[in-house]
Parts: sequence; structure tokens; C-alpha cells
Amino acid sequence: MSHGWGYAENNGPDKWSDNFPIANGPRQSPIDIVPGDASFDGGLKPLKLKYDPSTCLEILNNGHSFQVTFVDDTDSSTLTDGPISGIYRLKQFHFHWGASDDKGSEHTVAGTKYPAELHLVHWNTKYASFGEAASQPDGLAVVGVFLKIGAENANLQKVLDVFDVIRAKGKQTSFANFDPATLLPGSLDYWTYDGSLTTPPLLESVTWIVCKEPISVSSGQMAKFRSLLFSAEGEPECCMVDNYRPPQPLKGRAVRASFK
Ligand SMILES: Cc1ccc(O)c(S)c1
Ligand SMILES: [Zn+2]
Repeated sequence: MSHGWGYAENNGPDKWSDNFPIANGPRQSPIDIVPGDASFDGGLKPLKLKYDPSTCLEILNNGHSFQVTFVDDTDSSTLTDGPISGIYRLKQFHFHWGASDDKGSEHTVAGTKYPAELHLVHWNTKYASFGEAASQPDGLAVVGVFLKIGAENANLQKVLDVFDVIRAKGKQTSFANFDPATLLPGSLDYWTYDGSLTTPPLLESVTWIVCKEPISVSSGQMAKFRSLLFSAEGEPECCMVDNYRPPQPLKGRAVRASFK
């Protein structure tokens, strides 16, 4: 059985270009965001996030992360304004995290790593579906939110409370009436740049919108993230940790800031 991509020595980020040559492309993600190199753009609008909790559908361990998936057949949960044009629908959110609290985020800020990073994935409704949008240069918009060790996050805890049911790869369960807006920071100041998915197929279709302000997570809650497994039931147990891609070359791209 061919080993699929993952985060181990034999199938991790340094090997992804073997099957996905775009890994060495011109607009790969994540990147190290250097605030002093970002240019303030007064033309950038505030983010407009309108989420309907009733569109929340299920939570799944997909063997790379866990994701919360939303019904996306109407404009009930959308991202508009910010750096984008048109209407982008929320498809799913997921996280990337480390084996310890000193690493785990994908984007870094002047070299600083956070213990985890939330990705809220939206697709451009000028295209017929997520799948079609994912192959277009303006197809996706991902809002990234850093998690910083601090107070326990009661809103995040609602997600962590179902982890025992999705511990192994392929496990899923219904997950209703969760409002992803409760995972957003108080300030929606952001950096934005043109990038890619951070996992294979690494498609260069993402307008990245990375929030400057982190949300809190406790060290105990981070331990709960690490209780998930990359492995399926019946396989040798492999803890789901370090499921992050390191920063990629900027290759001349501009990073804009919505704030001074
Ligand atoms: C669509 C999608 C899937 C997985 C990811 O890590 C990201 S960043 C985006
Ligand atoms: Zn991601």
C-alpha cells in the first residue's frame, strides 16, 4: 500500500514535492509574517464574517487533523469584504498543532511559533463548488487565528469535549449548533497575502487572512488536542501532533496589513 502524505520523517513536508511538485511553487503557505515588512493598506476593508450555527454539521478525524464541517448550499455562513471580492462560503474549520506548547502554528510572526493555529476555510461562490473553487487562484479564503497559552477557552472546550468519540482516523460524529464566531479574537486586524493550502494537494488558490490577535488556550486543552490519533482503529497508535507545515519562501510576495 503506497504510504500517503503525512507529517512523519518518511512522508512529511520535506517529501511532499515528490508527489506534489507545486510544493516548490511561487505562492506556497504558510509563511513567516514579519510585521515590519508588511505594508499597511488603507483600502483593505474590515472582515465581515456572518456565521449561522445551524449550518454546523459534523466533526471528523481525517487522519491529518480534525475538522468541523458546515452545510454550504446557501449563503448562511459567509465571509465578505476584507481583502476579497464577492461572497465566500464557510466549508470547514480545522487546526494545526505541536507536540509541545513551543510549536504548532503554521504561520509564524517574526519567527515566533504559537502552540496551534485555527483555519476557517471559505470558498468563492463565483464557482459552483468547493472542489472547483479550490483549483482557482481566487477560489479560497482561509482565516487563520493563532492560539496562545493562557486562560482556558470555554468555547473551544465545546469542540474538545467530543474528541473521545473521534479519537482515531476516520471517526466522525454529528456536531450541531456550534458558532465558529466564538473562536474569533476580539480584534479582527489582519495580515493578508496570496498563498496555498498548507497540506497536499497544496493548491495555490488561497487568499490568506491571518489575524494579528490570538485567542487563548490552556496547556491542559493543548494536551487534549494531542490525545487524537493519526492512526485508525486497529492500527498501532500514533498521536496526532506536529501536523503543521513549516514556513515557505515568500518569493517576492507582498504581505499587507489592515492596521497601522
Ligand atoms: C482546504 C484545506 C484543507 C486542509 C488545510 O490544512 C487547509 S489550510 C485547507
Ligand atoms: Zn490548515
